[in-house]
Amino acid sequence: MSRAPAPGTPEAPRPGPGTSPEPFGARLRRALDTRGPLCVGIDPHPALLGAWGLGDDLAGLERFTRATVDALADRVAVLKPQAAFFERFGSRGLAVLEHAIADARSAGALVVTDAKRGDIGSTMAAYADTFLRKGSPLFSDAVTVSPYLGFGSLRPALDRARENGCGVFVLALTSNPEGAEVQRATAADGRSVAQAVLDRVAAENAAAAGDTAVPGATGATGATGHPAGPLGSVGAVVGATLRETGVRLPAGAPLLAPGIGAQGAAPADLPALFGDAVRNVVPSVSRGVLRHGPDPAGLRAAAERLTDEVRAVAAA
Ligand SMILES: O=C(O)c1cc(=O)[nH]c(=O)n1[C@@H]1O[C@H](COP(=O)(O)O)[C@@H](O)[C@H]1O
Repeated sequence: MSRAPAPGTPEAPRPGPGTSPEPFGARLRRALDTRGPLCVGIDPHPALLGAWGLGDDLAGLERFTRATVDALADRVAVLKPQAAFFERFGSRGLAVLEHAIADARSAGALVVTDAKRGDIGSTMAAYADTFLRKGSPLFSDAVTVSPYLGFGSLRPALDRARENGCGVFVLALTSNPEGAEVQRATAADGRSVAQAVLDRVAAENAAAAGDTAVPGATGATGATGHPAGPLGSVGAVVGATLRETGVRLPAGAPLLAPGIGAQGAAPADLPALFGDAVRNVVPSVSRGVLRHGPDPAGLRAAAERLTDEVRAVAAA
């Protein structure tokens, strides 16, 4: 089911032989600018399959995923398939995920595979190979990773991503209430654990930029209406459900913000939570869009409505 890039696709300049691939952060900024600031999660929950009139089986998974990709991949900036819902069906579920990633990418969406992987470094290298190695069946534009085995254990994924023009979204402050007991804990140096993670994210982007300045440090000027600045390729996950971040956000890092819709957050919450960094936020919604299916027009209208809402609040 692979297709030619659709009109309006944020085309990347093709790297010539011997040149580095365009970094994920640059590709993400272009996608957000051209398609609008929204990530739609592909989460084929059993309840959603039922609501769509599909069985909680491989055929249902396949039809749900194909319909979502067909409806949205030529228009939303980012699609984020949640790996667990595919893994439930074993190897055949993974094959559905493989096709979804390839089809969504060829229709011009950036794909962040939500795998939340994290392990000792040597195993992390295998995860990096799975999601961030060109030619791998699950090759994605970016992947979500967990730093809670130590940020340094993510090194193979960070290096592989940089080498291939991919991104990594590191869990920092998750949208679920249980996250606080770990993420708000105080590290040995007095910072919160989440702050320590966010500072490492900033350092990664600064190192990739080749100097000590953080990319986009002066760019995210939501309050004054100037264009948003460049984005780094190492992002952080900061839940949109939080009342306040209570941290220094890494300037110029993309901030994946799940929790819009079913978890209770709304686009209107974003400016207060993120301040000027709102221009670097990639708000993410899964059930809040998917519940409008299976009608493709319903899915598109829901995504468009949310995109417009985010644009409006980010420009205010
Ligand atoms: O990394 C994520 O995407 C993620 C991080 C987080 O802090 N909270 C969170 O909900 N997510 C994911 O985002 C999606 C949220 O789905 P909805 O609540 O249906 O919009 C799920 O796939 C979650 O696994």
